[in-house]
Amino acid sequence: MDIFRVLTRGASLKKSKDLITDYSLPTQNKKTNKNDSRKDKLLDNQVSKEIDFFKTNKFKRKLDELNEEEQQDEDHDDINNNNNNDDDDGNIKPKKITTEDEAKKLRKLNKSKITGDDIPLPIGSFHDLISRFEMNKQLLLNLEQSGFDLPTAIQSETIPISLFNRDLIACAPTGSGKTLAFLIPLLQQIIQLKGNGTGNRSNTLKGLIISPTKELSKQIYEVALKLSKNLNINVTLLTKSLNSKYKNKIITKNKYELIITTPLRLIDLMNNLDSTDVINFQNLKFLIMDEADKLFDKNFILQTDEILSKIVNGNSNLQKLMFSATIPSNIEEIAKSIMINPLRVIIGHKEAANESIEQKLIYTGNEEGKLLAIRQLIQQGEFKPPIIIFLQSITRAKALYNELLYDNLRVEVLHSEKTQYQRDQIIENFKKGEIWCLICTDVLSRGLDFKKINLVINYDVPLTSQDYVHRIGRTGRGGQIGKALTLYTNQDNQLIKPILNVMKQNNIELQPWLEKLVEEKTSKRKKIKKNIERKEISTVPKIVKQKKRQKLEMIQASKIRKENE
Ligand SMILES: Nc1ncnc2c1ncn2[C@@H]1O[C@H](COP(=O)(O)OP(=O)(O)OP(=O)(O)O)[C@@H](O)[C@H]1O
Repeated sequence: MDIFRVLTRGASLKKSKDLITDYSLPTQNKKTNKNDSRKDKLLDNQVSKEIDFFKTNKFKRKLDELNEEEQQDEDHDDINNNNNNDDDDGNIKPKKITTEDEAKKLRKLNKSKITGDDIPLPIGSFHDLISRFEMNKQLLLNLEQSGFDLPTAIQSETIPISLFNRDLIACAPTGSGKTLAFLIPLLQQIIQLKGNGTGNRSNTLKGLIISPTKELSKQIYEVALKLSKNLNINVTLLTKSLNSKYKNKIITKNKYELIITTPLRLIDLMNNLDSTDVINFQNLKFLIMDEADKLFDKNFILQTDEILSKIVNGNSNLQKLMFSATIPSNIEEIAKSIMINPLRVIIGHKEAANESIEQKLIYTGNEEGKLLAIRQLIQQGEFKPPIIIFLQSITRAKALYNELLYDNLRVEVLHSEKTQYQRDQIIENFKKGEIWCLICTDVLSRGLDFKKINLVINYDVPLTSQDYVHRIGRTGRGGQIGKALTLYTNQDNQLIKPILNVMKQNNIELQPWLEKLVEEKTSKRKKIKKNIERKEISTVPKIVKQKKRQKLEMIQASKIRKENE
């Protein structure tokens, strides 16, 4: 199979109406002729199951396979009580999953592993939710109007689990639809609570979503807003300005039923209450932790712990749900300790990257070689925007930005030293296509859903396999095909080992010497040095820098002289 053509074809960027950028640099988009499109169709059919992780648009194939396996036609009512499974266009309509046997087959195809007691049946379509859970029709309409017709693998499993009020640990690949997997049931549950009036006055806080970064929280908020259109649910994003507008009384004054926040913003609110105010979290029914493993890592654990101690303790009715593309076992243990009889959903391999991402390592020898590699990609027409480049520190991100600024690439740099306004502007411009190449630190590695990112480059090797999975997960989302390149030098021999393991999980063949590195016994390996000290990113020779510095010093000295005269 011409896998390379399949992958590169999917990665080429069609200009969309709202993209105002001409992406013709560095290579022109070829016009496709009829033959090409026929070839593309053929290639489409060749896309193997392995790179077809995002099952949404492939439901037809999935059902074909289901039918094949069954080797008999099972007539189930579809959403319209139509016994004929074909619609007018000849597409097969999704089935209802009504038996354990059907569930088993669906799970096999989706590579879903569910563990725990009393596992509910998955859903075969969103319409399944009407008969099984009296799903709100407006919510369903909002879903359809946003263009979501069929549930992805993670949504099939976790929506019923959430609606049965079960605690949940869910792990599914990047870009596979986890946001809707928690938002759909959450909104439905809030509607139900409001409807039956079980002591929940209309605006009391019912649902809380915590995510590690402001950007991700904002993104979840935007999806939640769209999905809750005409549902009469008050949703907000906790921000500094909102906290000050309501004088930290957003929760105590029952302003919103669903709040989306970062840990820091929530703690800020809780710590700045008036002495007379006490937040009562007893009405809070749903706690969702997105990028849960991040929220439990060393940078967030203290904040998370503080929040959980105030929210979870004594609230036995609180449903707790955790989502991420990576959940290491130690974090899972901590998560379980605050849950009651949780269910565990794993789609695919727990520590693998999304299978629709082509992963490559590029050995550059030394630091200077990395810049050369980037320039070579540009020359060879491989640097096709939109592109995200990750580096290990703010200083390095700025330095690379300064280097690429003059390559006519419409490049920008984003890191935590930028103001929130600048960060929002950069993201907006990147989404619009005004910025082609976004250079950043790990601040953007988690959760962000940029459409059709063509290429992710790890200019610096990420420190953990989880960082790697999330960074490269900015491409290959929502059923698209993506490409990820990781540049490495002699310094990185140990650091790439976790990456090699991820690649192995994804069944990517490694060169023999890399394979050897993976197999090397732990005792033989040097201790992995985190935060590698790297040579400065610059193509300016030392002598030129020295002269520049001297010139600058002379100008400053002359200024001082003039001031003193
Ligand atoms: N059922 C669906 N049908 C079609 N597209 C979907 C569906 N569910 C989600 N998507 C789209 O898939 C993309 C990725 O979804 P989302 O951002 O929720 O991924 P994720 O699993 O949370 O990724 P990450 O692990 O990186 O946070 C989004 O653009 C979203 O709109």
